[in-house]
Amino acid sequence: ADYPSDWWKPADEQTAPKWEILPQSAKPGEVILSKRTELGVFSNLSKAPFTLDGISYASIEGLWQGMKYPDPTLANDERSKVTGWPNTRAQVYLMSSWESKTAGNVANQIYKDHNLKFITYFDRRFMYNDGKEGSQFHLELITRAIRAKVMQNPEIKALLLKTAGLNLKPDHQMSEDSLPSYKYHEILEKIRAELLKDKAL
Ligand SMILES: Nc1nc(O)c(N)c(N[C@@H]2O[C@H](COP(=O)(O)O)[C@@H](O)[C@H]2O)n1
Repeated sequence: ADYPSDWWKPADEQTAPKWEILPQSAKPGEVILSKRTELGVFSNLSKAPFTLDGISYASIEGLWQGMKYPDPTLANDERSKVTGWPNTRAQVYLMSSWESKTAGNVANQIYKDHNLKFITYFDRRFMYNDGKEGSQFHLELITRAIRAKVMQNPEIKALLLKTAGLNLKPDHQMSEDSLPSYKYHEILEKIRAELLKDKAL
C-alpha cells in the first residue's frame, strides 16, 4: 500500500519529551500514532467530538477523566463532599488535549488525598484499575467510546482505513502489562478490523 512518508518523518530525539515515542521508532510494518503527524488524531487526547449514550464529549480523554469528577445527577456521590475540584464533570467532558489530561492528574491527587477508589459512568460505580470486572467494564466503555469517535467523524474513519496493513503503536511509553483499556492502539486495530470486514461483505 502507498502510505504517506510523513507518518515516519524523523523528529529530533534531543528535544523530545521523555514520555514520547517518535515516528522513526516504528519497526517494519508498524506506524506510531504520533501527535506530530495526522495520526495524532487517534490519541485519546485529540479533539474529536462524539456522543455516547446521549452525552457529548470533546475527546476520549474528556470522558476518561470526567468519570473521576463528582456527578451531580447521582444521589450520595461521596466525591461531592470533597472540596478542591478545579472543574465540574460537565466541563471536563468538553476538554481535550493536555487540559483534559491535567484535569485527570488533579483528580488523581484528590483521589489519593481522600482515599477515593471508585469512578462512575451514569449509575455504574467501578474501580477501573482493579484488573477485574471494573477494568472489564472500563475496557468495554472506552472501546464503545473510541468506536463512536471513529464512526461519528468520517475523516477519522477514512484515516483509520488508510492505515490498513500496518500495526498501530502508541506514541507514549506504556508497559506491556498496562490494562487493555489503556491500549488505544489495539482498540483501534480491533475497530479497523470490524470496518474492513464490513467493507468486504
Ligand atoms: N502522553 C500521553 N499521550 C496520550 O495520547 C495519552 N493518551 C496519554 N495518557 C492517557 O492518560 C489516560 C490515563 O490516565 P490515568 O491513568 O487515569 O491517570 C489515558 O487516556 C492514557 O492513554 N499520555
